Parts: sequence; structure tokens; C-alpha cells
Amino acid sequence: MLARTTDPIVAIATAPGRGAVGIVRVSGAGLAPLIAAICVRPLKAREATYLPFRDAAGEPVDHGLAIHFPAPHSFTGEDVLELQAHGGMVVLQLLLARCLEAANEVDASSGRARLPGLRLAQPGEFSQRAFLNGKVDLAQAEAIADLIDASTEAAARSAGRSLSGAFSREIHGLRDALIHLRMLVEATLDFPEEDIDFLQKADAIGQLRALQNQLAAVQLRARQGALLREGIKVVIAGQPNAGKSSLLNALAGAELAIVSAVPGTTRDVVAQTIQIHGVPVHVADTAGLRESSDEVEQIGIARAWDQIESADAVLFLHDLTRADSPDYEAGDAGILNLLRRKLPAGVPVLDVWSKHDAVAVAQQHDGLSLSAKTGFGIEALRTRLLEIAGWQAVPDGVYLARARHVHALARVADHVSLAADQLAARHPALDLLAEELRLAQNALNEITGAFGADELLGVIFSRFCIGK
Ligand SMILES: Nc1nc2c(c(=O)[nH]1)N(C=O)[C@@H](CNc1ccc(C(=O)N[C@@H](CCC(=O)O)C(=O)O)cc1)CN2
Ligand SMILES: Nc1nc2c(ncn2[C@@H]2O[C@H](COP(=O)(O)OP(=O)(O)OP(=O)(O)O)[C@@H](O)[C@H]2O)c(=O)[nH]1
Repeated sequence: MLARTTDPIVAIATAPGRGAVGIVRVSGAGLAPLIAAICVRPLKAREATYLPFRDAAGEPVDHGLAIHFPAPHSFTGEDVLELQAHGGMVVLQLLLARCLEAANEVDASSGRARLPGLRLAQPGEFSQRAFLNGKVDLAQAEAIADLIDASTEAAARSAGRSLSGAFSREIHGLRDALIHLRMLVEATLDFPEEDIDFLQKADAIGQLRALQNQLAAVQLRARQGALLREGIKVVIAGQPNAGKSSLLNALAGAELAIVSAVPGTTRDVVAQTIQIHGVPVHVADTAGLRESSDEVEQIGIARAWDQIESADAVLFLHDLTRADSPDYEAGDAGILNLLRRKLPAGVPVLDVWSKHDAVAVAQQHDGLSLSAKTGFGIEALRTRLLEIAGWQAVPDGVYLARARHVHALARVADHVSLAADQLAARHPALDLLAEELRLAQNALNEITGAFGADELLGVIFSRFCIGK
């Protein structure tokens, strides 16, 4: 875990490797003495200045652009210095080392180190400071990481939406509605002579219902967003030669796994992430399941079972060309039995009939028939996978939410629903009602990272006159 500190920090901000430009970024308080040591000229606030970056002997390490963002108007809210140099790893390492060295040099005018305590930043530390200094809330800070990690364009777009605060604004809207309700309930508690009529007059039930609708809409979008971020894991399983590797290749549109008529070709797991309408689907091709005396094949089969046990969905392949052989069918039935026993409840197993092109008369089977060779049925499978994933296109787009947000929202919904039960009761227990609403707000606050009960008190006292 990242501890909360205010030491000055430095890091290479750009990706490792070669690039046209690379950036070394420093954040902390009072960077002026450091800037004076490295930059040959003073820097104007938030203005790029082209100059040599000097080493201890005054020799240029590189020529580049330096920008000083004085606090609080920077990414972190602290003083930030950016050295935008040429993007070679050695150059950037030299600049990084130069920053650490210059920080420890004694400044002639003050007799102190130029930037005492400058150290390498830990992962996420710049963003953590942006959060601690109120530049972004927790959901936005997470969106920065998600934007960088986005594996599909849809995921990147929705992370961008969260970063700009669209998700946080929805959470704030819910929070305001909750605070308003709590205010009514707490006032009723504090001034018992107002009793339950007061809640009725204020249409507390109507307000709670509106809140529930609003919450359901946010939950839907957050769930879809979490799906875009995390995707689902689909495992292709079946007997040897069923066409598993061919199906993976057809879905991926590339020759990833070896296809051959020799049963037992695939040994290791071959995994590939494909996109279906922007949803990342992590597909794993596995070794054909059968009794085997081959040691390597046994290891492959054990790995196949490991994959199956962590799947969100299993595609079970049946070879149509062998479907009328009783032995083959008995083999499939046996594996399916085992599969259902090993899989956690709720994980769907989709029966997929392969090699549709190779049979003269297409028999009717439950499930999906397809041909990896001709592509027949592949689109239908992709659509089916999206359904299994629970994907729904949401108008106005989704926010790139995390499982954490989805869980927090579910807890909010639970508490709000318990509050609704109380309110609907003939004799509502106001203290329980107030407590459920308080817990709902706490769960909401976990999403944006806003805590503090004073917030609520502030609102109550600003709107209610105690003398009333
Ligand atoms: N060169 C560079 N590019 C970058 C970053 C960076 O740190 N350096 N970023 C790093 O992630 C992102 C941009 N994030 C930033 C967020 C806020 C401020 C900033 O100066 N905020 C001030 C002023 C805002 C304003 O003028 O409106 C502030 O919040 O007060 C800068 C970068 C992406 N591009
Ligand atoms: N006609 C036809 N043949 C197919 C199709 N899919 C796979 N095959 C053939 O079936 C054989 C086995 O295919 P693979 O994809 O290697 O099967 P697998 O299930 O991965 O096999 P193992 O690695 O042994 O578990 C190969 O000869 C493929 O060419 C298809 O859609 N149509």
C-alpha cells in the first residue's frame, strides 16, 4: 500500500524504451533551488522553455523543454517540474540521477540541500497526490489508471468519460438526494413533535423511489463499464480433434494455435483476447480432454481443467462428424458431467457443434452449430458471447467503472431498499431508517473517496433553523 507522505518525488513519466521524447517529472514543495541547479535560465510559470539540462559540472546532459507548474496549479497540486528530453532510456536515467544528485547538493545561498528528501516515486504516487490534494476524486484517479490500461477503444472512451468526472457527478447526484432524505429523517428524529406526517408531507417515499430509479440507472452503466474494463473469460473445451484450436483461430482471425488432424495436438493453453463490440473476451484454447498415458498430454489436460475452473463461460465443442458414434457421444456426456460438477454454479456451458460444413445433412442439436472452416455460425457465436457477458448497449455511453464501484453501488442499493421497507411500514422505525440511509451514503462515499460526517451536519444546520 502507498503510504501518505509529502516527500518530494521524481520519476520517468514516459514509457520505458525508445521514444522521440521522454519526460522526467518532479513533484514536491519548493522546487526553485532544484530548477536553478539544472536549468540554465529561470522558468516562467507553465511555459515551455528550451534549454540545456546541466549536470554537476555544468555540462549539458541533453537539450530539452522544461516546464514549471507552481503549486497548486499542477497535475498533483504540488510544485511540478517537467524535463522533456529526448526519449532514450540512458538519457532519461541520467536526467533522473541528475535530479536526485542536484537535490542533495548544498545550495550556497541557503546552506541547505536544494530539495531535501527527493526520492523515486512509487507507482501511482503522482495520482495519489492529485487525489490527496483534491485535484481528482478517487473514481477519477482510478479512471487515469484505467485509461492507460484500456485494451479497447470503447474502454478508453469510457475511462475518459469517468476521468472528466461524468461518473463522479452521477455519484454526487445520488449523494445529494440521499443527504436530502437523511436531513428530513434526522429532523423528524430530533423534533419528535413533527412525527411521521412530516415525512409524508415531504413525500419521502416518492423521493426514495426517485433515488432508487436513479441508482438503478447508474448501476447499469457501472456494470457495463466494469465489463468493458475487465471483460470475460471464455474457455474452449472438448475432446481431442473437436476443432477447438480452429475455433480459437477463427474467433481471433489469426493462426494462433496449431491445427492438425492428429488428436492431442494442443498441449499448452493458447490464450488470446478478442474484442466483441468493444468488450474484451479472453478466449483460451485448451488440450483435448481424454484419458491419456502421455505425460506431457496429462499436464496439458490438468491445465485445461484449471482454465475451465476459472472460466466465466465454457464453450463445449462437439464434433458433428462424429456425433453419431455412440462411443464419441458417451465421451462427450462423461466430460460434460465432470464439467458441470467442477464449475461454480451459474457459469454457463454452451454446446457448440463444430465442422458444420463437413456433414451432408445438418442434424438438429441444442446449442450452436458452426464451421471454423467456412465461418458459418461464428457471428452467431459472437452475439451469444455478448449475451452471456451481460452486455447491453447503454445510450449516452458507460463509465469505465471497476468491480469495486459495482460492489459499492450494490451495497448502496441494499441499504436504500431496507430504508424503503422501513418507510413503507405502518410504524416506521425512524432510527433504523436513518441508519440505513447513513450506511447507504457511506457506501457511496467509498466510490469517490469522500468521507466525513461533518458534511451532513453542515447541510442540516445550514438548512434548518434550530429555533423552529
Ligand atoms: N506533459 C504532460 N502531459 C500530460 C500530463 C503531464 O503530467 N505532463 N498528464 C499527467 O497525467 C496528463 C494531463 N494532466 C494534467 C492535469 C492537470 C494539469 C494542470 O496543470 N492543472 C492545473 C491547471 C489547470 C488549468 O489550467 O485549467 C490545475 O489543476 O490547477 C496538468 C496536466 C496528460 N498529459
Ligand atoms: N471440415 C472442417 N474441419 C475442421 C473444422 N474445424 C477443425 N477441423 C479439422 O479438425 C481437425 C482438428 O482440428 P483442431 O482445431 O486442431 O482440433 P482441436 O480440438 O484443437 O484438437 P486437439 O488439439 O487435438 O485437442 C483438423 O484436421 C482440422 O482441420 C471445420 O470447421 N470444418
